[in-house]
Amino acid sequence: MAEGLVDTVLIEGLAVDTVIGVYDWEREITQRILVDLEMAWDNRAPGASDNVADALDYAAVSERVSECLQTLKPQLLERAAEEIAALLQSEFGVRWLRLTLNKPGAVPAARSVGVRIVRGTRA
Ligand SMILES: Nc1nc2c(c(=O)[nH]1)N=C([C@H](O)[C@@H](O)CO)CN2
Repeated sequence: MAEGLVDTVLIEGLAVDTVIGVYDWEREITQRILVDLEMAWDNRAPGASDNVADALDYAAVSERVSECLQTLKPQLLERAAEEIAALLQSEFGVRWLRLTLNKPGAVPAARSVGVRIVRGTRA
């Protein structure tokens, strides 16, 4: 694989409190979702320029992902994951991403439960 195509920008453990869940009682409360993101980005340009305008701005992405989850109020983690993947591709130009959503409180006997999706191509 060519240089640049394997570079990534990471967000790990982004905590978002939102309405999420399939059961009636879940629609009355907020629960914490933890977002992990690995996004392909050619980091050579920002590495040379030292200018955030050339970078995939992880602060801007974090803010937009939080806003998306809090507006969407999805039932399923799968729905949330597809929405986040779509906005990263359309609004930020991310060509490939691996996204994990954890819902740590959902199954008391488990440390966490969640979903992981991979979308796009690196080439
Ligand atoms: N694959 C999934 N299974 C379940 C989800 C989900 O989002 N994806 N959600 C629930 C409930 O909302 C659960 O979190 C309540 O504890 C059940 N299964």
